[in-house]
Amino acid sequence: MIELTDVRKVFPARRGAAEVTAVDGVSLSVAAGEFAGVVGPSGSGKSTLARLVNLLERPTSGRVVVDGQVLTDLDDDGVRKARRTVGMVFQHFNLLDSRTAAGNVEHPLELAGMGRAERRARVADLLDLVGLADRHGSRPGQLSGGQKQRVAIARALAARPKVLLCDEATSALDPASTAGVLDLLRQVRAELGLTVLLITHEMAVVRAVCDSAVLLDRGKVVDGGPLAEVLTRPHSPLAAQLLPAPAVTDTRGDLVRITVTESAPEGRVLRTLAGELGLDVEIVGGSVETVAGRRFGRLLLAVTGDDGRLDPALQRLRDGGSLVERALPGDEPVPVDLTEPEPDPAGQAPAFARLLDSPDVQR
Ligand SMILES: Nc1ncnc2c1ncn2[C@@H]1O[C@H](COP(=O)(O)OP(=O)(O)OP(=O)(O)O)[C@@H](O)[C@H]1O
Repeated sequence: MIELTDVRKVFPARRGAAEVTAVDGVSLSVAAGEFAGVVGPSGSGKSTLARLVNLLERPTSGRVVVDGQVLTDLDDDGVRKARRTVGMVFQHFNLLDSRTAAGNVEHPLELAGMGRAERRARVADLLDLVGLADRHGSRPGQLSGGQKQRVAIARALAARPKVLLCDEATSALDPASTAGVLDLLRQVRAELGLTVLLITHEMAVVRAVCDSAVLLDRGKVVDGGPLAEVLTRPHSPLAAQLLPAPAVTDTRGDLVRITVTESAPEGRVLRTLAGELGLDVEIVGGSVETVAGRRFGRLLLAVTGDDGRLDPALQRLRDGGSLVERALPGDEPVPVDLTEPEPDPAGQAPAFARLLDSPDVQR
């Protein structure tokens, strides 16, 4: 559904600032119906990448295909029409304060020239879909953050897009509203068969809803793939973000790092090492999380009493499908800081402020 091939975006030098390569040769493929995450530290190019998907930014080079249409081959008018395939949801909702919830959802339908009766029926359906049928007459100022984001999602769905781009859609919300909005995104994905590209700095969000993710660093994809695959990939920087491995601070015995999955649970690993082989096993650290609806964990074990049995035992576990490695200090990627920078003095996150600058978003 979304195919980026070797996409680059270079912002030219401006007002004494040097040229910036915001996106540097990104290739990315998101299948129809997939929920894909884009994560990376501040300034790594996430928002620019989102804007390249619907050509709010034209790439300096490379190809962007959405729903079979080569957007990079279209002229501006063609891009404007094709953009209806892609709905967008922002961190700060971007609602018109002067309009009611219904008026905000109706706005893109008015711009598209839809007749009044049809518009009203569509707005009612959309507000019902996002659980706000009873708030159609409320203005944004009378709604909670979570409700505002629901209105923004209804508005993004108005033109029946096939792709939904969510740029930090839950970053301004409290945990309960975040959970509600994520449930809604899951629901609309299932009901409408949408493809969702979700830009976020919150790994909990990726764990909760994404099927796959990419990790960006300085404009390049440094890791990515289906989450289940990423988590069982040795020394994966993205896995380190999703489920940080316990740090090796203990030098007792032989240290072993295991990745626990539903098909290779920790009970079986511990039974093999301790029960069947009689090794002395201690859990030094670890965590278990639900990722993409499945249970994954990373444990660090200290094994003592090895008299040549450990390596064959580890091999046996590997043969059984477990990711098992001997652990050494500093041999795992350290999670990078993904937290957002403080809002600028105007009270808006920098990426959003730039999005608001765009005449396409204003319309
Ligand atoms: N319109 C622009 N003109 C010049 N430079 C830009 C523009 N938009 C983005 N950049 C630069 O491109 C780089 C990537 O920015 P981008 O906003 O895409 O990163 P990000 O990962 O979304 O960051 P954040 O998480 O802080 O929002 C940054 O160095 C940024 O300053």
